[in-house]
Amino acid sequence: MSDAMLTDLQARAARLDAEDPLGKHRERFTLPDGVVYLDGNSLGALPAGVPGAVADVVGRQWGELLIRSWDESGWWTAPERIGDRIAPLVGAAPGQVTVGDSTSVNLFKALVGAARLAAPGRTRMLVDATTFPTDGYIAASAARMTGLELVPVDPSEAAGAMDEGTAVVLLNHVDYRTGRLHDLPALTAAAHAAGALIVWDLCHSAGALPVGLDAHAVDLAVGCTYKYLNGGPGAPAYLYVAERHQDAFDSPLPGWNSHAEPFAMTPQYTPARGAARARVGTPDILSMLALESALDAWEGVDVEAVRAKSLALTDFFLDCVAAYVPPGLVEVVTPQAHAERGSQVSLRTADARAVMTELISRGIVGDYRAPDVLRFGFTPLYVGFADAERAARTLGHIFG
Ligand SMILES: Cc1ncc(COP(=O)(O)O)c(C=O)c1O
Ligand SMILES: Nc1c(O)cccc1C(=O)C[C@H](N)C(=O)O
Repeated sequence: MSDAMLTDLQARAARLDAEDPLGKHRERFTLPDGVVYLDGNSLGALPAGVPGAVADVVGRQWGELLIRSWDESGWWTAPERIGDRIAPLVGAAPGQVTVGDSTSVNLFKALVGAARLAAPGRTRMLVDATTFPTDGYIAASAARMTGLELVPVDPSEAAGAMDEGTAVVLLNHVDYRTGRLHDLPALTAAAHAAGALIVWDLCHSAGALPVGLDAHAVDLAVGCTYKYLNGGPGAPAYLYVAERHQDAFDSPLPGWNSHAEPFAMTPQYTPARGAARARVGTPDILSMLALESALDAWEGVDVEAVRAKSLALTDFFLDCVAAYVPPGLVEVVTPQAHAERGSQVSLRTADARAVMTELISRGIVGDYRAPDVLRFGFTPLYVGFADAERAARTLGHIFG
């Protein structure tokens, strides 16, 4: 790389950071000095208010109020209350998102629930063949339990595979390995045209780009909260059941928390109305209230602005990689087209594991996915353009 190129990219980074309306939100997070954190697509950073909020939940709510906190501290209503805070981030009106359990468990509820909502006589469940593994494993079990045939399809061929035999379709909004964004409006419309229901996994899109669940008439969706929503390790996931399906939604895990009158303790199961029907058992309050505090980082933030910065960041990172990394050493796996790009950049390279280990030792934290992909996640609330430039420059130095 020439000195002129270096100066030009660093000057561009400085200008873009100075003009960035989201730059000030980095103060809402606690990040170690000297580290460029590009792994928020796996585990989001720590929001500054979370340690104090958790200390209060443990010390006062649990330690002093004890059992009274189920009412007085709002523990009992947390799954729907926090669901309503996630709802605007995924384009859902209130009353449709329930927080709790893991993504895997919510996938199970969503897929079996969708199969039970499907029109009679339909025999197939389509699943993204390139999916993050848990979705495929859970779909296989859900299909077996509901008597459906599981059909893995590449998302690029999914629309063509949907027909009058399709009961349920499960797709990822953004591919975890490549960062490819799939066309949620078009694929949802295609599923509906075929008379099928569609379930979307939003793990890699919620908090990174607009989703529009209600606007696009999605049936069901799941997502985790420990990536772009910064809820912390093992933070509870969420399940969206569109309002029009709620009365008929028949959960395969009808625990007592989803009962219409949990404290009546009756032997007969009567499901709750609305979002609470997606609950199972006692909510994981410590994690859930850490998540609630983490969501304060979104105060006054417009997801469209997050998307604009995310695209600018990934564009700029790609420019820096092209300038700093000698030709032929990395292949860009993430699509160039904005309409097909999530909020990460994946680079294929030989010896990716060793390259990522070296990057991390130099303060650039991304991750590696087998067999040969370097992943760099761009989280616009706390990553800036100088970070992107430094990451690409360090990568260039490693390739020497
Ligand atoms: C697309 C996708 N689905 C599901 C999961 C994880 O599911 P769980 O929260 O149950 O571990 C991940 C990441 O871990 C993911 O990337
Ligand atoms: N959930 C994770 C975990 O508990 C440990 C390590 C990584 C994760 C992840 O979230 C991985 C992530 N879904 C991925 O995109 O690869």
